[in-house]
Amino acid sequence: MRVVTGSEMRDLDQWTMQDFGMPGEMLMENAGRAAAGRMLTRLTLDERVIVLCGSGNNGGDGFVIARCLYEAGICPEVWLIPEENRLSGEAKFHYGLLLQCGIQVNSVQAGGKRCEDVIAAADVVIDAMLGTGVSGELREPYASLVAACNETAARVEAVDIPSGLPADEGVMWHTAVQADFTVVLAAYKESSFLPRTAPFYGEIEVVSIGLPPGTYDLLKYERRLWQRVDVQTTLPVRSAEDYKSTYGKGLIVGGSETMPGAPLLAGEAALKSGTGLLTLALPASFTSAAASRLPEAMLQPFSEGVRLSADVTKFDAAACGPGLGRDEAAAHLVQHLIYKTDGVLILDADALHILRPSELKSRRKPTVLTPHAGELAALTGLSVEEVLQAPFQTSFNFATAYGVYVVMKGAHTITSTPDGRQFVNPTGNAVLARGGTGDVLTGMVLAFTMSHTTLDAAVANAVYLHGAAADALAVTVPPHAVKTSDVISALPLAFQSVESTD
Ligand SMILES: NC(=O)C1=CN([C@@H]2O[C@H](COP(=O)(O)OP(=O)(O)OC[C@H]3O[C@@H](n4cnc5c(N)ncnc54)[C@H](OP(=O)(O)O)[C@@H]3O)[C@@H](O)[C@H]2O)[C@@H](O)CC1
Ligand SMILES: [K+]
Repeated sequence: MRVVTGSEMRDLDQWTMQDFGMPGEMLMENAGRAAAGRMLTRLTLDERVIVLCGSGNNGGDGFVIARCLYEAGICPEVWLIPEENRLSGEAKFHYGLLLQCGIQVNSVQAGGKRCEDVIAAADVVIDAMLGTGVSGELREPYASLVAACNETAARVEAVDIPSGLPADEGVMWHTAVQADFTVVLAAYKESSFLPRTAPFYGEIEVVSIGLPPGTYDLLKYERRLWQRVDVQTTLPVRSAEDYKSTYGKGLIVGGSETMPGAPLLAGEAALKSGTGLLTLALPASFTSAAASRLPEAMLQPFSEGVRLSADVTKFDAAACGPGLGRDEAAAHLVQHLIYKTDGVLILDADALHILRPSELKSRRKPTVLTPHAGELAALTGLSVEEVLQAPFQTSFNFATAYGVYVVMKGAHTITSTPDGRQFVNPTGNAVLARGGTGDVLTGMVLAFTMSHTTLDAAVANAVYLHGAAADALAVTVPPHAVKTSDVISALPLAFQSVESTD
């Protein structure tokens, strides 16, 4: 399932109409009919339904929806917000069809009965006021109608985007309809996944509007949701013929006086995600504790001043950062790994604060960075607010400029590849908002980079299953009664959740 910007969606619609030859009226019929189909699954014949239609194509979808509901035996009250003469193109065409069905259309501009009062008394409000074409602060009467939608007790169902919300990240906006459901047309919009805008969508349902096969290939960059089916088709199957070295030799470097547990969490997660041979490099004072907690791992104590005595070229993949600290010795260690490791290098936590981004360009083997918004802000020199305003663009820019994978952790983690593709993760919940869960992810990424055929799948699957473990936990335990190592314990459930056939 794709994630697009407003202008990419307009391009897709244009190609479909101009190059493929599908008339715009047909595309709008497809869109409105598909949306109505979803809405009808929730509607009952006795509900009072109001459809609010704006001047653009989102309003045009509203006319189609009203006609489809009428066809299904529901008589909605339709309200046109602009003057009738403002309608044009496909929207005007479908307005005409609606009138021909004998459905009366009320006018907000005409005065008399107030649309706000009807919204207040409705059971269901269908919001087809504004879609991807919105720009700037809402003008009247839209602003008042949006406020009325947010005050009514009715179920609010938005078409494509809750009115007032931009499709794209990084756009200033002021107010929007708070929907209970949004039927998104064809593809997710970026704002479906941003922390501030996503809640306005309510529950999202994406419907197909009949774009021809291959249309999305015309877009310059691939940005999409990484779904269960993607995990199912790329997760390696273990065979009885495998050896302990089949899944690679991994190294985790981390730990300091104040954070001894972080590399252990990463190590345990790596082992529980299939790593056959794991070495932990950590402060000498923790080795006996590590040996009793993780007897499966080999241990490499740091020598004086956090020096790594292991030959790092022997490892297929290395992860560095959990609990490492940010002193000069730690910075040298990160630098050493950047220049000397001969396999995939995963940099997390403290390593992200002390690395010099320019050095990443010297890497000949892949590098994976797993920052949260604060760490990406530190890497890019932006503020945390700026990163959260535009996580797609910020992580894309960093990944492509430095030729690395960037896993920007958040409610919807975004994985960006060095060549500019982006995968949005659908799993995970509040369970993951606690210390140490990032270390768990680092261990999983390490394990998966050694077992998967492609690095794209390795990274995206690690993110997906990390979230799926939290989702499995949340089914049985309240989020506040969980500790991070429970997420590791739930990994078998996460694997099972993608292996089952239902
Ligand atoms: N063929 C296609 O492309 C298909 C598109 N589809 C659908 O079309 C939607 C995009 O349609 P769109 O581009 O017409 O934009 P849309 O959001 O309906 O209206 C824009 C109008 O709103 C107004 N307006 C803007 N800002 C405002 C503000 N701040 N405050 C107040 N008013 C404001 C302004 O009107 P004006 O004031 O100039 O009269 C502007 O012209 C998309 O989301 C999907 O639902 C599907 O049917 C599939 C086929
Ligand atoms: K809308």
